[in-house]
Amino acid sequence: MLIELQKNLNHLDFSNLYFLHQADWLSFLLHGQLGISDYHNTLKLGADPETLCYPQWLLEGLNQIFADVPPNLPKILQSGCPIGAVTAEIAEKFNLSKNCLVCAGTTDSIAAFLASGANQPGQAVTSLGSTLVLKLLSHTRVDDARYGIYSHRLGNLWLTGGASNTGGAVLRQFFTDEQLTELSDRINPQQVSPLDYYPLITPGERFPINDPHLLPRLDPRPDRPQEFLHGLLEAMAKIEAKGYGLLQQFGASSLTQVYTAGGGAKNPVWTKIRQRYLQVPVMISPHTEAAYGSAMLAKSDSPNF
Ligand SMILES: Nc1ncnc2c1ncn2[C@@H]1O[C@H](COP(=O)(O)OP(=O)(O)O)[C@@H](O)[C@H]1O
Ligand SMILES: O=C(CO)[C@H](O)[C@H](O)COP(=O)(O)O
Repeated sequence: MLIELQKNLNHLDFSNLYFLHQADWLSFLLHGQLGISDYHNTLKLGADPETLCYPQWLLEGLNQIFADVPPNLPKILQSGCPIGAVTAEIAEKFNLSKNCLVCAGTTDSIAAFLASGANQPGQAVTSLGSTLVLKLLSHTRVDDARYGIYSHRLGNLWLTGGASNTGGAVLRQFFTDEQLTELSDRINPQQVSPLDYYPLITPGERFPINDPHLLPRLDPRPDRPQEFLHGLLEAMAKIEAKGYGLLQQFGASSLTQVYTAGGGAKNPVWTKIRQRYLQVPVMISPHTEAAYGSAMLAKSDSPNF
């Protein structure tokens, strides 16, 4: 991304500019201070969540790419940490108290984790939205790029996990939400589907297989749509179970319970299929809106773990 920026906008004076995540920009519009981020958004920029610094290899690489005048990287705060009050303009526009504090943010799937109320190592949240994101709270940090496994810091604990390209977006390619509900009711979740799919929209997977060329596997397609859907739901359940299996194999705390957030959470048949593979209680999250988790984070100042 930074290399593309340099190639396409090389007439700019980058030393006056900040590289920001979308959330950092939106937050800036509220509090008016440029160049502030959090340890969740900056993880994939290469930041170290333990030292809250950018690694030397990244800084040196940027100096090389930008001929010693790279854009400024945002300051890294602990998620939930207060940044400052909203600007007078924002307070007036949205009828907010002028003391309303803006806090450092997080990512959507971590917000979904926090919304569930899970706070014990071993508890997990699967976000079944357009993609499939796993978050397992753990005493230990786990990182393994071979499988697309990484860990976000959460207070004194770690949120281990990964994000697969499979998920609801594949289902939406074939079915409307109404069809998903209606056809799911015709599936026996205790019966194993004989179909061996790997549901993707386009080639490429991140986790639990890290292979940018992995091909979708969606054949053979049975005549009866409920059998096709059964194969898709079961394949995604296997991908989820493989993901949690790998996290534990590489040292994450043992899985005890899985909450589900996102559009797929409302499918009880899928929940039963997933439970068959996961072998731990699987239930809908008490709050499936990620925004609820962001609000909890801001209310508590920092993750209480
Ligand atoms: N009954 C259902 N069973 C399984 N998946 C569903 C069902 N209803 C909606 N979905 C899926 O949920 C996804 C939307 O969930 P959402 O959490 O809004 O996604 P996003 O990641 O885009 O925010 C869609 O891709 C859709 O296929
Ligand atoms: O699939 C996604 C976006 O396409 C996920 O939301 C994302 O990869 C998960 O990221 P994070 O662990 O940083 O919350």
